[in-house]
Amino acid sequence: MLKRINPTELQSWRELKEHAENMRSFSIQRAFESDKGRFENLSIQNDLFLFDYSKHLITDETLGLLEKLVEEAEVKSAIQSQLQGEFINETENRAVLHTALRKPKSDSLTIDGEDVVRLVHTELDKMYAFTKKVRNGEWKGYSGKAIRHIVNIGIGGSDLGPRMVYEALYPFSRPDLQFHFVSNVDGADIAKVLRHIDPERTLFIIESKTFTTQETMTNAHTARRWFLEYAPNEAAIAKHFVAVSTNHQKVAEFGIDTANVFGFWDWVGGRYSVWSTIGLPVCLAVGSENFAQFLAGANETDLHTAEKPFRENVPMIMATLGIWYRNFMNAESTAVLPYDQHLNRFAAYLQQGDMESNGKSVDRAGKKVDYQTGPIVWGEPGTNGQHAFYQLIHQGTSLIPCDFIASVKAQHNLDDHQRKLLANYFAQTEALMKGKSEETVRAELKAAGKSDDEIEKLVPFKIFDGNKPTTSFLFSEMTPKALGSLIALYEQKIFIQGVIWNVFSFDQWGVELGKQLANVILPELENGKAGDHDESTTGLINYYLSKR
Ligand SMILES: O=P(O)(O)OC[C@H]1O[C@](O)(CO)[C@@H](O)[C@@H]1O
Repeated sequence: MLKRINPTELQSWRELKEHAENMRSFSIQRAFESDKGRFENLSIQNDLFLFDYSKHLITDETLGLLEKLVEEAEVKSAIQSQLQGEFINETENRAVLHTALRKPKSDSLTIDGEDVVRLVHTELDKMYAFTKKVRNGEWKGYSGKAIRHIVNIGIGGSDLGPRMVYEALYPFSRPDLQFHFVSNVDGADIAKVLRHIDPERTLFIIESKTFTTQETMTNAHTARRWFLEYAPNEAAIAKHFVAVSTNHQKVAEFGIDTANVFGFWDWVGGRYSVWSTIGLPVCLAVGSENFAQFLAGANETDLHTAEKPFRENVPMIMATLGIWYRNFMNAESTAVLPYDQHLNRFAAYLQQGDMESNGKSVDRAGKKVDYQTGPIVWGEPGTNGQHAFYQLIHQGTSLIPCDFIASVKAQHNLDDHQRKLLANYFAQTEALMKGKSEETVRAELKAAGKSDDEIEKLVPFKIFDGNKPTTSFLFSEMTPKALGSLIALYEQKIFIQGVIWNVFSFDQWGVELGKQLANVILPELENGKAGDHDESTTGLINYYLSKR
């Protein structure tokens, strides 16, 4: 059980509040000028990446107070509770053990008399054996042809994880296998995919922890009906449909051979499940060895989080910086900006990871909180974002701490592109910190031959205040191992923040209400009569009924 510690009652919290007042006039640039060791002190390197947090609105005192907060909130013992499989998901009465999914075979962890690491590896081995068969063409469709199209059907954690990781590791994937992802209940999603696939060569993976999710089951049934228009008989389903689920009974009812079900466990939350057999599409794309490397990278991060002291601990620094801005500097959102096209789904993935976990307003004692919890997470890959929303980050009125992520080596040989990409990556954090002073603006306008009148008019618009905080991750190369490590760093950050905010990070009751009401409204749409709703909802339903 995690302790109930109200963070606002901690001494460090009070001190951070006071300290934040003193930091209003702090300049990151001046801090660099007066401390030549700032980068050295405020950056962490390992064999995979450089993590630079020197461009933040922090001093040594800030870090000392954040470390005190980690101690007072008893974060270290919470990390142990998580890793040891205590039932820390109290509102669902479960352990939270996605970290066990990435432990090596030689480890063990006994929960309720069962070694979960052994269970995990039994399932992984089954997935690896299946992967081998599909990739070497031994697994054949009903007409004897090898699989060439793989369609993943799932939503939330059963889509965002595998889709993001598949995209991120695309350079490591097999060019002769085409992957498609269907998640939305909007028929446009699956209709588009069905236009591009060949039933004789297609494998559908139905991913759903519960195997009851409306969107996934609707898409799965549509896929099944479509497939049976071509297949000779229902027996062919066994060669073209597999499932990843904890609910074997529902899978069997759907008609999938239970021999083709890859399992996982209720102690794996949907948004933390890509490390389990939910990663099957990734494994099929990049192969078992790369998938094992992906797991190994995450396991390294788990060990790092549990063992490293605060100042060397990347997730602790990430988590407490997030709290510093959210609770003491009034930042409402945080941007994740990968300078890596393959990470184009990373922000979307983290939105679920972070916002479904820490988007809570009731603490672990069941009381409404009177402080801010999880921020809004958003982002797009650079440089696209630069030509869209960076204007607001540079000159808008909101403070938006940003994470910049890039790799030195690209997975292509277009070196000129990579140099330009990285020049932008380096330039943005520098520009956000330094800004542009009035003096510089005037000098530039003068040099451009502007008249005094024009200069006076333009100056206020061209000033950049700067002093905008950024974190830079610079990986040597975005390998499967590096990616595993990166995702796990964010997972651990989210966990630590949830511990400090005193919320339960592993339930998601907030997504239930909309689902319930949709289930009430669906029969009304089928029967052509609006039920008992507010005037607005009734008006909208009636408009639909009159126009359909
Ligand atoms: O894997 P399932 O059971 O279909 O659930 C999908 C998603 O739905 C949610 O429960 C709510 O959106 C997520 O947490 C989960 O990832």
